[in-house]
Amino acid sequence: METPAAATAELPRAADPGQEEATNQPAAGGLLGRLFKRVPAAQPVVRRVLDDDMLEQLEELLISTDMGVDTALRVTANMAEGRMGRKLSVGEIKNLMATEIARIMEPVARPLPIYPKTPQVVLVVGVNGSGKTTTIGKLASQFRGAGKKVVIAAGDTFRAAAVEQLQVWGDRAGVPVMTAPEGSDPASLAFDAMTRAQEEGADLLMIDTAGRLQNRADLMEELAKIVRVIRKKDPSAPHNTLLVLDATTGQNALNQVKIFQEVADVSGLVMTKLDGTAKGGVLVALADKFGLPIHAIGVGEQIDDLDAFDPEDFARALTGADA
Ligand SMILES: Nc1nc2c(ncn2[C@@H]2O[C@H](COP(=O)(O)OP(=O)(O)OP(=O)(O)O)[C@@H](O)[C@H]2O)c(=O)[nH]1
Repeated sequence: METPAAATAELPRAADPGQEEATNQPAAGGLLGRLFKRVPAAQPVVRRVLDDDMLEQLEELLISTDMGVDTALRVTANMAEGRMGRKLSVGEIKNLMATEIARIMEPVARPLPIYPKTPQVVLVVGVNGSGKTTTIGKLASQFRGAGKKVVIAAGDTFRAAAVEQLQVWGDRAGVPVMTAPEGSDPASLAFDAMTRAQEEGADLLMIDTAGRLQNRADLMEELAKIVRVIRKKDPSAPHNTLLVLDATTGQNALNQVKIFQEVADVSGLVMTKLDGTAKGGVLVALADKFGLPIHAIGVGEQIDDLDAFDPEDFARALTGADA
């Protein structure tokens, strides 16, 4: 797995070079520079004492992946537990770090739950540009591939371009997209889509929504109205409220979770654009702070670029640890 891109940042030299054992390696980058660079196999293994100075540098490295201070501290504290003063090789440090990160991620790695009740209604929320449309298309394609009958409702009726985009993705996925004229009431479209999904015996109804955060009261009212009307058809709907987040927004993703938890009953997350960012650490912070399930990760712009979230793969990719 190539995502997220390993944190390859050059870091300052260790404060006390005397701590490093004699080596004929070039000194460039200091221990932490080497920590995230591949050491050629022929070179002797370098070990360094795990001390406060090293922990501080590891914290900085984790913070540079957008993990946030609290979570970075938790990871390094767990790494240090019972190991202070030990001499560790670069490989051991990376593996240790990956293990501690995976431990935080393990409980949240859960695919979108599928319920026996159909149509299962999946409300998809998130700010504009986070990747909602793309994610709906990718999910629809996966569900269709698994033999499920899917209907999509283009609930962002405020922007004609958003509706067109969703239609393109619906075509790609081979799934019908219900639309309404620009500016019309998204709740009424959701009601019609629910009626159609029920009549046609669809397994899943995915409802796209607008992502205007500038006016939180409007957004809240709009989402609440969609929920009210679909509940007239099925009191247990929506069965999932999926928040789509863009990994490249870094720590801002934490604020988005807070805001969307206020305006909707968020049940799980999809993190997009994890390809090509070394900032995937925000996912660890999200897991640590909110504990919401991470159902899938977006790793590209193509229809197949949606992966199940694998904590160990993710942790290894983030830290550059060996498989
Ligand atoms: N590299 C990469 N790009 C992605 C991914 N997911 C979405 N994108 C891109 O991000 C951009 C925005 O995605 P959309 O799906 O249109 O986002 P949206 O949230 O529906 O945005 P609006 O239509 O503005 O509401 C597009 O250019 C997508 O191709 C991903 O996982 N990786």
